[in-house]
Amino acid sequence: MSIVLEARQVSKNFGGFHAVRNVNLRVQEGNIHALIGPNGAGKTTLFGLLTRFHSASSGSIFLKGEDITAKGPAEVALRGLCRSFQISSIFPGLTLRDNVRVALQRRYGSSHQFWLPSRVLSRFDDEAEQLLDLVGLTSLAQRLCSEVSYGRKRALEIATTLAMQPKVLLLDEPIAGMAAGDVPMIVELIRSVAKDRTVVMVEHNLSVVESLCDKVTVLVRGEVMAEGTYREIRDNPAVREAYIGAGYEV
Ligand SMILES: Nc1ncnc2c1ncn2[C@@H]1O[C@H](COP(=O)(O)OP(=O)(O)OP(=O)(O)O)[C@@H](O)[C@H]1O
Repeated sequence: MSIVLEARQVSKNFGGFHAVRNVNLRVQEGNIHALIGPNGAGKTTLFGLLTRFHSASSGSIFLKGEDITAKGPAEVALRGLCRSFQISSIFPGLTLRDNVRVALQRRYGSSHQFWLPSRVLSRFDDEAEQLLDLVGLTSLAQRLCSEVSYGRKRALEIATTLAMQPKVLLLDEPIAGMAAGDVPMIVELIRSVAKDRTVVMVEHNLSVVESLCDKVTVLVRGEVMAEGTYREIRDNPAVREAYIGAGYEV
């Protein structure tokens, strides 16, 4: 299997503090790959580096073998590497369908024109329906985003990210803050969207990681401590110690 996303010796310093230090990461095409680690381990920073929201202090990042270290986030998104935009980028006063239609515009470079008349937006209707169907939100398409549950908003967030047609989808804590009853829905959704693409996810919920992920990279204090299947990293004494030392139950 080929490597679709790779970090080589990547570091990020914030005013002399090493948030990420000499990280090597190889994500195989088609995998669901988790980044885990205690709070402050550098997971979100590494995510920002991979998607070019942060510039690396040193090291290189490759997407499908191409060096993207000097590229911006919009450029890498057009090349197929997209991170979920988080709920803050969802418009609460719009319907779920309109949120997806606005997201679809981004792909056509008109994201700043969200006041486009509905006759123009309607050209995205079919694709919006398909995306809503994919994330199980068809029956709620006409509801305002502000009226639906947090779990549905996270599903909508995934639909708006899929609108960019990513080959590699990065999800930052997709389960965080979710009611327990909504978790299986999002787990199944991630499994389903991962059938046609590679997924990299930061996730604290280890049972979700166990059920979804082919490979797990453990970051501790900005460095890779271990990598392998969930079972391998779970049985790794150094990983257990790092988690227990940080106050987690393992
Ligand atoms: N912009 C910044 N300026 C200074 N320090 C930062 C900045 N962003 C992150 N850090 C620090 O870098 C370290 C890693 O942070 P990061 O958010 O990447 O960790 P994390 O593993 O995602 O943590 P969590 O699980 O709590 O979200 C932390 O000590 C954090 O305080």
